Amino acid sequence: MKISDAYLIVSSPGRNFVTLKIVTESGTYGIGDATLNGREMAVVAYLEEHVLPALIGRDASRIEDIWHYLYRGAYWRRGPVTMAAISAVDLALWDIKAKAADMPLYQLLGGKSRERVMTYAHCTGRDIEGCLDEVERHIALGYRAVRVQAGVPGIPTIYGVAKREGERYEPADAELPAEHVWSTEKYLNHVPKLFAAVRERFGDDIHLLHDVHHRLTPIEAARLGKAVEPYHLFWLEDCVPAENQESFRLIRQHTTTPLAVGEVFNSIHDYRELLENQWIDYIRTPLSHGGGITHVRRIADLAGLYHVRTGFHGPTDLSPVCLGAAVHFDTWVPNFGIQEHMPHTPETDAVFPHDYRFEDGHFLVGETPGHGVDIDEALAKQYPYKRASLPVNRLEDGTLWHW
Ligand SMILES: O=C(O)C(=O)C[C@H](O)[C@H](O)CO
Ligand SMILES: [Mg+2]
Repeated sequence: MKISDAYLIVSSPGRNFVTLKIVTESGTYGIGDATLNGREMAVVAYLEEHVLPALIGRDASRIEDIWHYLYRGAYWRRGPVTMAAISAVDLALWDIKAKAADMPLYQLLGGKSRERVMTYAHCTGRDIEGCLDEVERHIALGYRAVRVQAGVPGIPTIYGVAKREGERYEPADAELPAEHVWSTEKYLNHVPKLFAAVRERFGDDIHLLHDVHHRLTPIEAARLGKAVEPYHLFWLEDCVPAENQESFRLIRQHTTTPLAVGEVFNSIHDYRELLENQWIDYIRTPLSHGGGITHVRRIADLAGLYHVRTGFHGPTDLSPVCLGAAVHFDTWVPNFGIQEHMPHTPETDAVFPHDYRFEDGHFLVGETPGHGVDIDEALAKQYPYKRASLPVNRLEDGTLWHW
């Protein structure tokens, strides 16, 4: 199973994706997702210059050894670019191993722990009424869990809300970073009203989630967690920037609202204090940023010791390759919680043929050997890369804030 070729396909079918293809001498190939939103070409350079040439001739079946070769061997450990590159290689190698074994990936991991994978949808509105309409629409589509985000009076743009009603929300929406404005006080006063309105209209059965996108200080996050306790959220996500894991001690001391974190984490070390101290409830790191299956399953195992469950990041900026592999992982992992689902555009879905299915608010895993996602290279070529950037965020006085 020697690796004979490894190359990248960079394309933009609705948004940018970086896809790795690793080919073996027998012709069996594997696909990995190397997309890092807004920093795509940094991962391309890392892989093309430093990683792919060193893979040629290696035994594709030695996934563990190749992982450590790329992690320890690089000397410069961790970080989103390095780990996105390692993740892409790892996902492609697991795809090859499962194809060689003639098994869907979930079988190779240990088989099914569940029949289907609960997902949550994004419901956003320019105001509370608009958001409630979106919740109604998604419940009708079968979702049992929804993430609710609404515009805040007095703040011109807000995280997670589409520019126009009914449009998809896309974070990397300009060639260079757009400037957003933020007011913590206006936000904190508004969010409990949103949740009160959702519970009032839809009752207690639907799971509600909310993403703070790192904008609060620990004591502000504690205030928000307490304020929304009557509406029993499934989780409050990324309530503070998490470089300082100790921040979560303070939040936890004040609220019983469950806490999710980790979509920007890329290593088990980012989680150690959070897990050992039982300060969080869900881990969010996707397979394509956390070192692939080889490393993320170690994080999930550590989390399991502390009753912490998975809730993988699943926005449109992770390609169907990452989502497809995630559906296998979610089907297997014992401590599964939920899977984020932002549907890809029809153009994206056409470039990445896949066998996972969405039905009644859940993903169903496919039986194709491997992770079940391929890439149509000829079609991908029709969508050239376009530079796109995530926005920046400033307080009303102009101070640069967390985005
Ligand atoms: O889906 C989420 O929870 C996000 O926070 C989406 C992120 O803003 C997005 O993936 C950034 O690239
Ligand atoms: Mg998020």
